[in-house]
Amino acid sequence: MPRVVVPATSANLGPGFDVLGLCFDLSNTFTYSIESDFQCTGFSSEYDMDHNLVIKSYKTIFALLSQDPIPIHLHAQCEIPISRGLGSSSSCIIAGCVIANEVLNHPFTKEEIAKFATTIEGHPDNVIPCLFGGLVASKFNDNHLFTVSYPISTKLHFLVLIPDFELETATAREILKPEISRIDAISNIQNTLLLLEGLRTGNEALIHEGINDTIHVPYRKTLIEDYDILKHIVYKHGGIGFTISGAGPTCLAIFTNEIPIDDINIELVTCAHHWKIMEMFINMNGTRIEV
Ligand SMILES: Nc1ncnc2c1ncn2[C@@H]1O[C@H](COP(=O)(O)OP(=O)(O)OP(=O)(O)O)[C@@H](O)[C@H]1O
Ligand SMILES: N[C@@H](CCO)C(=O)O
Repeated sequence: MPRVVVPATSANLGPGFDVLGLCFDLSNTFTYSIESDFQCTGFSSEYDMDHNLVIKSYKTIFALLSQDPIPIHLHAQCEIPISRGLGSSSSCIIAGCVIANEVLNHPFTKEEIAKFATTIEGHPDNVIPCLFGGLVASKFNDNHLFTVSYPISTKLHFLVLIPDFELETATAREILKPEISRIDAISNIQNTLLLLEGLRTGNEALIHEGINDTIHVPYRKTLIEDYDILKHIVYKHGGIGFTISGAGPTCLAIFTNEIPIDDINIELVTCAHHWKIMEMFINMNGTRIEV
């Protein structure tokens, strides 16, 4: 049966709020077949047919063509934790759009799919690296999508720290201030440029300074009780950068040395929540279609 393999992503990378995103080698796999009715399996019960983001996105593509959706049986095998800041919603949106395009025999280009997915998600920073892979900056304005891929030094290692609680992106956006000061805007522009050069070269000082954000992390960290202690543990064990992954609550850490997973794990017992840590490898290819 045909399937799409849709990767996890970490958005923002600190200062690149709603702009930067990085694609990881952890995926949801959606198998589908054309049938006479719609059926979903492999999803938890709360995401039944009426509340399923893959099916909703699938139907959106048909609606764009003013066509009735062709029923499919959809089966999910999910590795991406839900509402944790690793792009689970984007993986569903991309899956629905890509499967619809396959079933319809490719009426849309990949770039058009990227635009539709961005419209459904509301911002491009997860869906674009999810579709194309790698480290990407993107802007969607007036139906124009601009994407720039950036290189990443092979010296770098990425660690995600995933807690035992969820945080919906909508909630994590509600607490942000509607306006930002000039000084914070300047700081984020500076840091984004430093960070991208640091990620390209593996320069530790540039990453350490450049990953700092002033427009979302200071507010969102109040929703992540262990944020400061996790940051302390990561830096104590050689981390060169630490921030929230996406809207959180997962945190992202960057290392230039091999990640001392066991040493970090031992220290995590001091946290209020249970944290699972995983080294993540960069996925440069994005979403894969296997027909
Ligand atoms: N495996 C899944 N099965 C069904 N629905 C899912 C699945 N993964 C994500 N979703 C949908 O996406 C929503 C979670 O999206 P949300 O934006 O809160 O988190 P996220 O995408 O994981 O985080 P972030 O955007 O910060 O990376 C769920 O409420 C559900 O609607
Ligand atoms: N840029 C988004 C990513 C999560 O969807 C945010 O931080 O809210």
